[in-house]
Amino acid sequence: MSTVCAISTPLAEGGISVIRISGENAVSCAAEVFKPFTCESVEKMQGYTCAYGQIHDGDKTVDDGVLTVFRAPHSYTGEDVCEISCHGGIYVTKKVLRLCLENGCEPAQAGEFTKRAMLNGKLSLTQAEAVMDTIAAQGEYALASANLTRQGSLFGQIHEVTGDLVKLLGELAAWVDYPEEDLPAVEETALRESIGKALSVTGKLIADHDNGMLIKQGIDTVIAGKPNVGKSTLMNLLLGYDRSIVTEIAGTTRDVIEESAKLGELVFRLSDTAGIRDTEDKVEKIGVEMAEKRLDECMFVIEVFDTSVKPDDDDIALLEKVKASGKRSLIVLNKSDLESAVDEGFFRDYSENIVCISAKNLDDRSQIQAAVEKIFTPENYDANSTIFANERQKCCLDKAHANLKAALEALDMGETLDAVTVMIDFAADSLLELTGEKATEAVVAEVFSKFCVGK
Ligand SMILES: Nc1nc2c(c(=O)[nH]1)N(C=O)[C@@H](CNc1ccc(C(=O)N[C@@H](CCC(=O)O)C(=O)O)cc1)CN2
Ligand SMILES: Nc1nc2c(ncn2[C@@H]2O[C@H](COP(=O)(O)OP(=O)(O)OP(=O)(O)O)[C@@H](O)[C@H]2O)c(=O)[nH]1
Ligand SMILES: [Mg+2]
Repeated sequence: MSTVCAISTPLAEGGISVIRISGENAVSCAAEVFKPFTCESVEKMQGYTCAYGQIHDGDKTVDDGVLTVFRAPHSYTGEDVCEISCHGGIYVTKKVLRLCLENGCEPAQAGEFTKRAMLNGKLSLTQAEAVMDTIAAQGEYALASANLTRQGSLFGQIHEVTGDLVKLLGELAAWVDYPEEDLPAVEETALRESIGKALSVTGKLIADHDNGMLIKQGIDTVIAGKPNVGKSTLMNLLLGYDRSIVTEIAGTTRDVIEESAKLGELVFRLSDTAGIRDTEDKVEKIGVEMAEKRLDECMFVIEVFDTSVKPDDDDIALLEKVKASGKRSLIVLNKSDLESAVDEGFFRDYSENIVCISAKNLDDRSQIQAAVEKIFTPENYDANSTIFANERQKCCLDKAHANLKAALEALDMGETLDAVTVMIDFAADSLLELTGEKATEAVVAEVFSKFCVGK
C-alpha cells in the first residue's frame, strides 16, 4: 500500500503541529526531510523512539523539530509510522507537509490512518467509529462511553453473538444439506436458546441507544411557558451570556433560539421559544406554532411560570399537556424575588421536579443544575452500559433483532428449518455488517468519509 501523510493537528496557530506519515516508505521519507542531532540516522531509529533534529529542504533549513518513529506492526495503523513535530505555525506546518509529499508520500484521505488501522486488524469498524466519538466528546459521560466502545466492548458483545449464530448456521446447513449423513439433529431447544440469547443482547443494546444518543448529542430541551414569565432570562442564565432578547414586553421572543449549554457533565440543546398564547399578531402567531411543534418533538421540557401571579388557564394547559406527553420535565417557578402569589403544592400534581428561582440571579443556576442532575442520574444515563454510537449501527441492530424475532416466531408456527435458517442468516449478516467483518466497501467508505484528514 502507498505511503501517506497528513497534518494530524488542527490547522491553526499553536505550540506544535504534527505531520504524520504511514506506510512502507515512512522511514525513508522522514530520513529525506529530517536530520537527527541526537542519533546517528533516522533509518537506525527503533520503534517508540524519538530524536531532536532539523527539518530541511535540501540545504535550506525549514524548522527544528522532533521525530517519533513507530515500527510495523507496532503503531496506530500497523504500518511504519513517523511523526514530525514542528513549530505550530500554519505556514511552517504546510511546508513540512509539502516536503513529505515531494519525498515519496501521497496525501492521506479523510480517516485514512484509522482506516488502515482497521484494514491491518488493529480496530474493528465499531472501534474506528468510537475514535471519532472520542474526538467529539464534550463531557465525562460521552468520553467514558466512547472509550468503552473503542476498547472493544461493543465489538466483543456482538462478536460473541455472531459467533454463536454462525456456528448454529453451520450445523443447520449440514443437517439440511446432508440429511442422509446421519448427523446429529439440531435440537430445537438449543436452537431457541441461541436465538433467545442473541435477541436479549441485541434488545438490550437497542434499549440503550436513546441513552447513548443523549450522552453524545446532548439532551433536546425546550424552555416553554406563557409570554413574559422569564424563559429568555432563564435561557441566558443557563448559557452564561445574553443570547436571547429580554424585555418586559410580552411576546418578545418569536423565533426558536437554539444553543447548547453544559450543566455539570450534561449537555443540553436548549430551545428558547415564543410564549404560548392566543394572538392576532401574524409574526408572533407563527412563533407560537413553532414553539408548540418544538414542544411536541423535544425530549425534555423546562416549564417556566411566573410565581408573582396566579396560574391561569394557559399555565394549566401547558402543565396538562406536558404531563400527558409523559416527557421528563422540570417546573421552574420563576421570579422568586417578587412576592409569591402561588402555592408550590399546586404544581406537585404535575411534576416531582420543581425549583423555585429568580432567573435574574446568577447564583440560582446551581439549583437548576442540581435539579437536572437528579432527573438525568447516572443510573438513567449509564455510560457503563455499552452504547452504540450512531444510526448506522442502530440500523444493523434493528435488522438483526427483527430477523431473530421472526426466526423464533417461525419456530413457534412449526415452519421448516430452511425458513428459520434464512432468517438467522439475515440476522448474522446484519451483525457482521455492524462490526465491519462483512461490511461492503461502500459502507466502510461512508464511515470514514465523516472523519477528518489526519485521523
Ligand atoms: N503521537 C501520537 N499520539 C497519539 C496517537 C498517534 O498516532 N500519535 N494516536 C492515534 O490516534 C492515539 C494513540 N493510538 C495508538 C494506538 C496504538 C499504538 C501502538 O503502538 N500499538 C501497538 C502496541 C500495542 C500494545 O502493546 O498495547 C500495536 O498495536 O502493536 C500507538 C498509538 C492517541 N495519541
Ligand atoms: N423580578 C424578576 N423579573 C424577572 C425575572 N426573570 C425575568 N424577569 C423579567 O420578566 C420580563 C420578561 O422576561 P423574558 O425573559 O423576556 O420573558 P419570556 O418568557 O422570554 O417572554 P416572551 O419572550 O415574551 O415569551 C423581563 O422584564 C425580565 O427582566 C425574575 O426572576 N425576577
Ligand atoms: Mg423570550
